[in-house]
Amino acid sequence: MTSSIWRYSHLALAVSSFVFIFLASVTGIILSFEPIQYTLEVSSEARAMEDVSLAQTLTVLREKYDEVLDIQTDEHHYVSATLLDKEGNYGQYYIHPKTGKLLGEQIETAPIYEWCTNLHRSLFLKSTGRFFVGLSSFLLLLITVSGVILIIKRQRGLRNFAAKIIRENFFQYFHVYLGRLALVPILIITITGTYLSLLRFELIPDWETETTTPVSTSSSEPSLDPSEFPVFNQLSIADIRKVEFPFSDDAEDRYLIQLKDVEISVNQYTGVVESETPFPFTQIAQNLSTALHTGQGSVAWSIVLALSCICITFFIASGFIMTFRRLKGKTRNKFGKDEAEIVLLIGSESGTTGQFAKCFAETLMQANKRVYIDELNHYSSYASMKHLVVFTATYGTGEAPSNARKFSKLIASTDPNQPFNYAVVGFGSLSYPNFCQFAFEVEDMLSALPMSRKALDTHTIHNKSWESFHQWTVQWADLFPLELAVSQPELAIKAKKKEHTFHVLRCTAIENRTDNTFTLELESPTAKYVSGDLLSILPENHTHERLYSIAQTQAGTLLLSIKRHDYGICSTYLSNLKSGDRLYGSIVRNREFHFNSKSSKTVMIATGTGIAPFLGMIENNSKHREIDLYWGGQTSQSFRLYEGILSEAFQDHRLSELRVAYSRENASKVYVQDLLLRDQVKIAEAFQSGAQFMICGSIAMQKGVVETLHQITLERNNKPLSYYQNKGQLKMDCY
Ligand SMILES: Cc1cc2nc3c(=O)[nH]c(=O)nc-3n(C[C@H](O)[C@H](O)[C@H](O)COP(=O)(O)O)c2cc1C
Repeated sequence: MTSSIWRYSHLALAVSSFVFIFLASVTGIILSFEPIQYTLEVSSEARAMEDVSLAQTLTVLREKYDEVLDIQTDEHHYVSATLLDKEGNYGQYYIHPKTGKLLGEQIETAPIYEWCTNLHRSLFLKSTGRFFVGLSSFLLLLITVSGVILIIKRQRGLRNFAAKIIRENFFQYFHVYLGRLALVPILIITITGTYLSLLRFELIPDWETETTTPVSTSSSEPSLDPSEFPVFNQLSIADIRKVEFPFSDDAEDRYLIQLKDVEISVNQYTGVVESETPFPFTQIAQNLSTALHTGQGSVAWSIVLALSCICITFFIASGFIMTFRRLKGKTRNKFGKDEAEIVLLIGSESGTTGQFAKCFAETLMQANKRVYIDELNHYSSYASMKHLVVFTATYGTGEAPSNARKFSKLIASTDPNQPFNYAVVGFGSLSYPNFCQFAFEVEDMLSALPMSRKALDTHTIHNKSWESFHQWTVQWADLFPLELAVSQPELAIKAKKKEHTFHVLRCTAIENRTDNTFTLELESPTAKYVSGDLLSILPENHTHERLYSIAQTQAGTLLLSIKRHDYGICSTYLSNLKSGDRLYGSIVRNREFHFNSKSSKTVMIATGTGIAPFLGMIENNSKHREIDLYWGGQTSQSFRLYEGILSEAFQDHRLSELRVAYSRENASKVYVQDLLLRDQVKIAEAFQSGAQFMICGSIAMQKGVVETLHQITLERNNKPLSYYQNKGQLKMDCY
């Protein structure tokens, strides 16, 4: 079955029961404090002790008090007794099981817990409410099961169930992360809740149990003192639930003792066990279910239950936010499919691609273009189409998202009846082995059509980068030419980050005219960062941020390596900074691209300014882990910018190997891929020994490097590159 069927089931179950589940979770959080509060209020001296026998407790109580009616060990393991003291006071008191000392009166349940219990069990609607609560418990069980299947699919198999989750966005990440963490407690809560409801409605048959009667007489001879009864000496006070004392002196009246799973009656004179009645299975299961469902008797379990209920409320909220985002990507069309000149088709699983496409469509409509927007699964013929743009995400192992699965069949069976230009924009993540694979497949399918003409190369977007999308819109609009000011979709507007002031320490002059690259060293008293994080800068009067990869130097300063683009507003501004100037920016955490200092070997691959984070990682390699750096630039002059830092690191053994490729130095071009191929034996061994590989630079370089690495691992280690990427050995930050 496909993921989407499971997703729809997961959603449909949640929609049908979320009100009840929400109420049950909130009251569950409150109720889980009851056992904790109880434990705090009752004297710890009343706790049932394993090493105190029933005979001991019984003896002290009989000595101290006039009359004892019963002894109980409650579900929280506290001992109490109903008794009449020498002053004539009668009541149920907590007692010290060894000394018989009175430790206070029985505690009444606080009204808030009673109120919550009623709401939790029956919504104050008696049997009808109980039915809905029971049903919701069962539905939550089904939601949990469908959720587990979705996690397995997302993690690409059961084997990877516990593997690291790739962080797409906050709600998705924590929905999966907490789902996995709280899975067992939630399964227990739902199974026990469902079972208790079934019992309540007598839908579970009772197994009759037989009473065994080893001694059938009710003799009073030979008479023993209760403290000498073998059974009372064998039983610990912690084993018993309740002891009812004989009602009268008649030998027919016995001690009735309830243990966890059996009730026994004991002759009050001889101490002989006269009958044993095991509790029915349903009763034992009920007791266990109640303890597990309510946390009675265990503060630790009560805390787990409270946290699980908090997780359930988070799942409800995050689930709805994700669904809302998915639906938000849908757009109403002003023109019919055969009237539109520009057709935009979307392949999206969780809706973000749709939102980018929707913003693009709206901008085109404002520019009076006849636009039609739809899902790839609805691909058909479009009578007036001149331009087709496909925006698609990739899922699973390089597969189509759910609303694009039918596209390959539809395109094979639909003949476009006029020539058209096409462009494909792939949305994906470099954290997955098959980066934007489906977008490339769509491009192949479109290029095979007789009347199609490629307008632009397939453009790939890592991690929903607005910056990258914006670049593509400019390129595409230039084809007309059109002035398009596409507004940023809400989801691409990141939560406002804390802005810091940076002081410019040094800005190198651009020496190499072809490269136009310089370094900028900054210092901030407030910003916290590590190499691999990003510095976000919002140029004045501009709405979209520019991101630069950070190197944290040994001195703790922030070093950037920047290429100045001819018409680049931000890069030109940065290149003109002088020491002493101020700059404002914020830090974007990039956890997926931090250096793992536990890894004994790291292979770093970069071209151009992509070297920046590696400069910091190498400088801070104080544990002298083995680091091999492969760097590609245009000429040896390009390398000069980094030479000082790297040769120092080499001498200090912070850098083990440095391999440089120049693409414009000699007649024959050399790229980093060529160096990797040349060192393929070492590279294959490094993968095999668990080394981490880090790639930083342009998407074009990343594509070439990944292909080469894949070729090496396949030929030398008989494993695809994805095998190592799934093991977390490959980290990429490319743009
Ligand atoms: C379970 C899962 C699997 C994914 N697999 C891939 C993949 O194989 N290749 C890729 O480039 N991106 C992959 N991605 C990333 C998505 O394609 C990317 O986040 C995209 O922006 C999501 O767009 P959407 O919200 O429109 O579905 C995957 C994401 C998830 C959650």
